[in-house]
Amino acid sequence: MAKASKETPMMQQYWKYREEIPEDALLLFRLGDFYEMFHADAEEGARLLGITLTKRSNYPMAGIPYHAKDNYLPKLLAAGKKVAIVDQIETPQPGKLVKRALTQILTPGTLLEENQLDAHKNHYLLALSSTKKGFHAAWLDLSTGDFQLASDTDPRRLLPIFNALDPREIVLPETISPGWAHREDLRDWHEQFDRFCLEHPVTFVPDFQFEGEDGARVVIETLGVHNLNGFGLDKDHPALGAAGALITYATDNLCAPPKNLRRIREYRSGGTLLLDPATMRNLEIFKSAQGTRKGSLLAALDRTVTAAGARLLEQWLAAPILDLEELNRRQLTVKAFIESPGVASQLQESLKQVRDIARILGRLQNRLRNPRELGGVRDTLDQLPAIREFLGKIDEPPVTQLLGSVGAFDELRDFLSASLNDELPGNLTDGGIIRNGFDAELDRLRGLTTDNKTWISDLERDEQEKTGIKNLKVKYNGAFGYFIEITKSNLPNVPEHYIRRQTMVNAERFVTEELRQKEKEIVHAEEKALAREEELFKAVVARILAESDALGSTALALAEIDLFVGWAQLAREWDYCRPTLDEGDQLDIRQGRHPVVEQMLKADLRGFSTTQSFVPNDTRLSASGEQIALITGPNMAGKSTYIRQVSLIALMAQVGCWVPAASCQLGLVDRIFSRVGASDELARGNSTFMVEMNETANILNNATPRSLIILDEIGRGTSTYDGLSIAWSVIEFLHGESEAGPRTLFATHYHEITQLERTLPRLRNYSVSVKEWADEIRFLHTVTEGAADRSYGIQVARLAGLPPKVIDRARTILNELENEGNVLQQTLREPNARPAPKPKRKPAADPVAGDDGAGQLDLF
Ligand SMILES: Nc1ncnc2c1ncn2[C@@H]1O[C@H](COP(=O)(O)OP(=O)(O)OP(=O)(O)O)[C@@H](O)[C@H]1O
Repeated sequence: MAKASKETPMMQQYWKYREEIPEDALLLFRLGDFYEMFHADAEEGARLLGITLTKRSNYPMAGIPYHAKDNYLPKLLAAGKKVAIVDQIETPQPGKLVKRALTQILTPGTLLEENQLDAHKNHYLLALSSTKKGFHAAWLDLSTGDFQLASDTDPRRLLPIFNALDPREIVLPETISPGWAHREDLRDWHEQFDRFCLEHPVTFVPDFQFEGEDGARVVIETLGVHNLNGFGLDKDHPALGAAGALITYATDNLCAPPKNLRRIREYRSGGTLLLDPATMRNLEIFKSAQGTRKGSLLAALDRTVTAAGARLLEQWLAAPILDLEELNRRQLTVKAFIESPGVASQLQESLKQVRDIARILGRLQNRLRNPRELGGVRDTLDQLPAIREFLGKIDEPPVTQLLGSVGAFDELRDFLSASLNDELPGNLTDGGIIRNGFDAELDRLRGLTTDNKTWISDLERDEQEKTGIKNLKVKYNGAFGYFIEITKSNLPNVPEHYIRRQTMVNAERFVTEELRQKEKEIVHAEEKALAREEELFKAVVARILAESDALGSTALALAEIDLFVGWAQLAREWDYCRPTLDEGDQLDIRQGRHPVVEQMLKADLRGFSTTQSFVPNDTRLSASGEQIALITGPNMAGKSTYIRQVSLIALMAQVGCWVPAASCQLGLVDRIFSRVGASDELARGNSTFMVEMNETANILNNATPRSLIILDEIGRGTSTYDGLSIAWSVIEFLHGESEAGPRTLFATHYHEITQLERTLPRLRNYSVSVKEWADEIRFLHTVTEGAADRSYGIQVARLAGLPPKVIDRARTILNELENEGNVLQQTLREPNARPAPKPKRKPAADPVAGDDGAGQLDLF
């Protein structure tokens, strides 16, 4: 940005700040009642906000009224801009340059104000670095103070958690040059990591900010501790550099160190059920395939009534666990609330009145002080006696434990009720925060103001009597203060000591010495009252912050109660069961249902767009027994729904939720892998088949005997024989030669593969039934043992509305192909057979859909 040759002192001040802040941030510079932008910032800001671009001494300028800042800022932030705010920090005086200071730089990951945050979502800032030792990360939600770090020699184990965190901003060192960059086995990972960075705002900071030793020091200082042992961390933990970089970045942007960080936790990938990004998308955990919350697992499981409860659900779904004790605690708490529905609904009613304490504390600690937030704390504390009483009615250990975490705060509650007014202003300077009767000095100052105001209204009556002017009025306006207004016709009766101030069309305005004096007293008393109120406000804030740790744990306990009560409600409403979890290798689900499809079907039933409710199905798998379930069946039968339902049930079980089934026994799963559909990948420049193979490679390379794999129509993206051969060998590989392998559900239209049951002892065939009569089919959605014999592709194509001519012709071709016999089938009947070489003429099972039959579903 070019500076004008001769700058005014104010503009010199402006340039000082402009040079200080990052180049990619817009600078909003407070000038009287406006925040102004100058030069290139003005041009860009005016364009983004749709406001007028003006000129000042020949350079561009654009401004927004200071009180409307909250309306404009979200637009700039939504456009991906960082915004630096320079405020006036003293009352302006004529002829003197007002003092200003940089008060905050708003970046996507460091926002705190309520209107800048999504109440139901976590708001993480993530820092990453790498060394020869591996990959190191730290993440922080400044709004709640949640602070974690992680380090792993294998970066593949960390990427799933980064994806699940869905950070608002990533901080990277300027030179990110991992020693392992050349490793061929991490090629996939690099691609995924690049994509992850492309999808999130990234800020680069100097490398030295990631220095490990400095990092440890900064973290220790910020947390206000002597060392990190209390958090189970060594001072040379390799991720402390990233943690320090995060704090430095947050400090630079908040223009003060973050004050709400109390602890740091280590995230260990070994304790978490890992979901790779593809699986997270495929299973529609946080978003449906359409990109909406509706239709996702998150939406189906969310019965929370508080924002903190909703955020906790998101956190838990992002990191399902392997800790049986903790899972048991969660399940038993849900059980206790299921068994006491009356108490659960009373609790829910109270929770509806609870405010977002974690975020309120975050703002108060970081100097953002809105009087209404104190009311939020008070209203929450008001609910605690009832909440504690309700919890006390359930005599179950996990609920008693939760009760122990919900503080009583009797003193603080009484203090807030006594000190705060019922209705609170949004601004400190508006006054009216502290209740009358709380502070004698404030009452005295307020009394002065009121007495003086009464004096003024008495004055009107007295002056009317003295002067004999009946319509004499004492009025007030912002420009002149108090004055006496006399209409033109009464001017001859104006006493001599009246001092003329202003002439109007029909009246004149006067003051008197006495009135001036009173006005001064009023203004003075008001100012003093405000100052006193500010002092008291600070004391109230300090009183709240003195209990911030206990308030924080109470807030967390309330979020858990909200989540558990919601899950209990869900389980009762949809008849979920408590899964039995152990360290074994089984998965045994009776009458399992798909949690999302089941709810959707019910909603449709109410709207009469379908006549069918969800058909439950059993699943039995074990790593060392029935390891692979091969599912065949007609198009539209419900294969995809079935295999997804199994993985969703496993996932739900490992966040501690009850599951949609009559019974469920699950040996803990370390990773869920899925390979289904790939339409969203096309826009990213990869072919459908390439993506399919990438994802399959990832599964085969990383699955362990404790993993759960669902594979849907592997091989469908290429020609029949190539696809069939790949599907065939993938199954053989997953089965392997050893005693056990990952529990796998494999849905396919390649009926030839069902022959593998003869050669692979741990493979079972299943099919999804249909009823067929007079060339019509009805989908039963029931999974039964045994292979299906055909795909009914042509019937489904007819249902989809393909012209009768095409259907008839397809049927003829199919008959011809079937009569010709199938060389391949013959080959496969031989034990240990492999797919035959590609015949000259290609027999397609479902000619209507082209090679693979699966294309038919796309017609719907
Ligand atoms: N158990 C069930 N109960 C009721 N409806 C179901 C059930 N399973 C699936 N459906 C419904 O049937 C439709 C097809 O299901 P799905 O996509 O799982 O079939 P598919 O066998 O995978 O089909 P294709 O082979 O053509 O891909 C879906 O609209 C789903 O709502």
